[in-house]
Amino acid sequence: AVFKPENVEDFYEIGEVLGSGHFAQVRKVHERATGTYWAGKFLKIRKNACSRLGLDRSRLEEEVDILHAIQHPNIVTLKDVFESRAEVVLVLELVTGGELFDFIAEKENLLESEAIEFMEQILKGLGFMHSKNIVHFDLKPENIMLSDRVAPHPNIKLIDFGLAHRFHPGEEYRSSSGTPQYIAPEVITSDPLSTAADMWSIGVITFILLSGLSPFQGDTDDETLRNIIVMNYEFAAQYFGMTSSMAKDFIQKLLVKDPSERMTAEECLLHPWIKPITRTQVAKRNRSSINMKS
Ligand SMILES: Cc1ccnnc1
Repeated sequence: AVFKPENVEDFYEIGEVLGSGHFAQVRKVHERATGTYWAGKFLKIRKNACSRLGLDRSRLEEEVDILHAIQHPNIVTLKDVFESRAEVVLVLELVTGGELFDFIAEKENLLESEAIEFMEQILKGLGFMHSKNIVHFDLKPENIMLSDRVAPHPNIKLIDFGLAHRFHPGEEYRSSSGTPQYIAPEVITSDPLSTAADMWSIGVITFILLSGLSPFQGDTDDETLRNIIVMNYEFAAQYFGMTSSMAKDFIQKLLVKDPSERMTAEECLLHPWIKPITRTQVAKRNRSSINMKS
């Protein structure tokens, strides 16, 4: 394939570990020619098809093709790909603000205004991906990063397209991978998948942003999967008592069993919880609330 055969170290100085997963380790890398910092994702690839160690090469080619196809302010950009012996290195945009997962963990949960700001950016990135028939299939707070965690309005970047898939018209695609807490019912029942599977995950992520709770999580993965299939979740009063009805409506229109009934990313951006209301509407709403008080 068209990965660069040169040695990545001829072009980048390898730095500290930023994160590591099953077959990948992400390290900060320093571009020698420009002094710019990037994130190097070092992936072990399989020597041969039947080996269990490392990633399947064709999956990796799909991840690279997908990343090349989606350049968007809310999606991590891919700069370079190197290949040596049994290792492929993706040189990615460096995102230093950490995972949304840790940001929520520290804050317990977010104000609705903060959650809306994050969700709007996530939906813009997702809407762009979906418009190109690309589905992420592993959306979760760990795969949503902040550009700068201390900025008042941090930028969101979607990362890790290792499970992503580009749909070709009329194609049926089934997959059983993903993270139990976030996967849609149709993934569990092995029904044909679509961009709607990502929208279910958005419903779960929104629920977590606003409450700190994971709606379907059980004591075991099996219990979690059972909860998803039977739609066993609730807006417990002690966590959602102060949450707006618009926010709950937003979640309820995503945690819908029938994928075709779920809101799309575009519809989410028009939902009243997300869509910014005009100044005159704010004034009108304030006037009416003042009248109610007086
Ligand atoms: C972990 C990570 C991934 C991509 N870019 N920056 C950091």
